[in-house]
Amino acid sequence: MNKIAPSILAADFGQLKNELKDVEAAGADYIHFDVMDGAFVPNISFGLPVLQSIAPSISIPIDVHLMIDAPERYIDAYATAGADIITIHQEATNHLHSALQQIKNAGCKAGVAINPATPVHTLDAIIQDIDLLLIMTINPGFGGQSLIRETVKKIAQANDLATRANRQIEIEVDGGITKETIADCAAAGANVFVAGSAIFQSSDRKKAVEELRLAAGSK
Ligand SMILES: O=C(CO)[C@@H](O)[C@H](O)COP(=O)(O)O
Repeated sequence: MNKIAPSILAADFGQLKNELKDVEAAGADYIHFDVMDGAFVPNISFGLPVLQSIAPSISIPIDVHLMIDAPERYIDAYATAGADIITIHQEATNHLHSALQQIKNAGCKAGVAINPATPVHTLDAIIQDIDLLLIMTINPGFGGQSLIRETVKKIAQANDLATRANRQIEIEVDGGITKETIADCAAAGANVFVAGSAIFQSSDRKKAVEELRLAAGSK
C-alpha cells in the first residue's frame, strides 16, 4: 500500500504539535523526521529533544532520517526517544552492516538511504538486512528543491534488487515529491512518499495528502 510521509522540516516549528495533529488528521501514514548535523549535509535541523517532545503525541509511525556522519553514535538514543523506523545513509558510515543490526536490536525497522550519486548496486551485499530503502530524489540538506529526474530510474533498480533478493521492503522517495512528480516515482516502484513543501505549504493538508495519494495511484 502506498504511504504518504509528511516531512516536518517544512512545518511551522512554532506550532509543531498542531502541525503534527493536522497532518495526522489529514491521513498521513508516517511522520518523517529529518535530522541534519551540518557536516554530512550543509544544514542543521533538529534532533533528540524535539523527537522526545513530540513522540508521545504522535500515534502513527515516526520515520527518522539521520542525515548525520557516523549515525551509529545516535541510533540507540533515537530509538529510545520514539523512532519506529531509523534510516541511515550508506555514505555516512564505514560499518553499514553492524549499524543496521544495531537499529534492529533497538527495536526499529532499519532503513538505508542513498544520495543521488550513489548507485543502487552498492547495496547488493546488504539487501537482506534492509527493511526500507530510501532513494534520495534530491541532494539532501534542504526542502523545496526540484526532483532530479535521473534518480527515478534508481527506484526501478531498487525494486529489481529487492525482487531478486526475494525481499519485501519499502521503497521510499524523498525530495521534490509533488502531485506532478509522484506518479513517475510510484510507477517505478516506490511505495513511501516523503513530502514536505507539498503538504505543509498547503493550507488544506487533508486535500494535499489526498491529492498526492490520488496522483500516486492505487497500490
Ligand atoms: O530530507 C529532506 C531534505 O534533505 C527532505 O525530507 C525534504 O524536507 C523534502 O522536502 P520537499 O522537497 O518535499 O519540500
